[in-house]
Amino acid sequence: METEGLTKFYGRRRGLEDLDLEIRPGEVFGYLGPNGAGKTTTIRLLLDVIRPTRGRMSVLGTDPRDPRVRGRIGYLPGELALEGRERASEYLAFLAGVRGGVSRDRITALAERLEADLSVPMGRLSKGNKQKVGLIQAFMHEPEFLILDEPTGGLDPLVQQEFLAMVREVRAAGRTVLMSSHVLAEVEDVADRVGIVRQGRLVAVEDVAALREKAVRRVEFHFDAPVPREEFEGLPGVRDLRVEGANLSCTIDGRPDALIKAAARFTVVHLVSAEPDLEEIFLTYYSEEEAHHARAGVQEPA
Ligand SMILES: Nc1ncnc2c1ncn2[C@@H]1O[C@H](COP(=O)(O)OP(=O)(O)OP(=O)(O)O)[C@@H](O)[C@H]1O
Repeated sequence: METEGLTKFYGRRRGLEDLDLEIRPGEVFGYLGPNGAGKTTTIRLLLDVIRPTRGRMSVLGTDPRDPRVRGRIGYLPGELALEGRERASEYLAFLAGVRGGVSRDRITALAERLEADLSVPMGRLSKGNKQKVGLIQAFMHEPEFLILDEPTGGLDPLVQQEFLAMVREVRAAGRTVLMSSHVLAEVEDVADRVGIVRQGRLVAVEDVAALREKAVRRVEFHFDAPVPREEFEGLPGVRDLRVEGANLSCTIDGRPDALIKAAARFTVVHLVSAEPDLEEIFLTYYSEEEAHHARAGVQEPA
């Protein structure tokens, strides 16, 4: 999927402006932003539900207006309108018939994985069960490109884990996923890259692995006997070193490799390492970028 200068104005209101984004085949891309940032606008443009004010895009190598492309996409809308007395199982069987090539077993298997109750009339489904029905219909025809608008809202933690496993399987099969969310924490375990959109503009795109490497984390080692401080001084990435008897604490900037190798010369009894808060790093990075642009803006001739 690729967009160039993709822009959507609703009258004078900006929905999305000048989006240049490429999502590579086989990657999981996390699309992040607060309410009203332009995530859903982007998704609707990609699905040809709305048309751009200007700009270009290609989805699965073709124009999204090509009616054949829709069948190759799986879509979970942010707000699901599942109403009426029809049972969820009947609705899914109907969609399976329309799309073709989806077996009843496939639907049953997905429902079991997500612990979805399909026997309930749609209008009486709980929020979580609606979300599950939405996920089943998005995944069931094994689409080449999955577009999931806020997929994890309303799912309990165990079901969320199962959903993430499904996303990983999609990637392992070489298919592509775009998933939106308000927060990085919801997508960081599964996304290869994340992009953040604010007020209709894409402000940063980052590799999650690179973000993790940039992360500063606090670690503590407890040894079985006092250790010499000199052995740990000046190690790459190690800062704020404190050695008190058999206890050592420090922060690590980037890879912990050198510290681990130094510590391995002694007997480690206990190790504590706090997960870095990627959200914090990402936002820090983003606000620096923004500050940079603001400064650049000041220098620009009128
Ligand atoms: N149909 C519409 N008519 C007018 N303005 C709209 C319409 N749809 C979206 N907007 C505006 O476009 C902007 C982007 O909205 P969009 O729904 O894409 O954001 P979002 O990132 O998906 O937010 P959320 O997380 O709340 O779903 C907002 O300012 C919104 O008010």
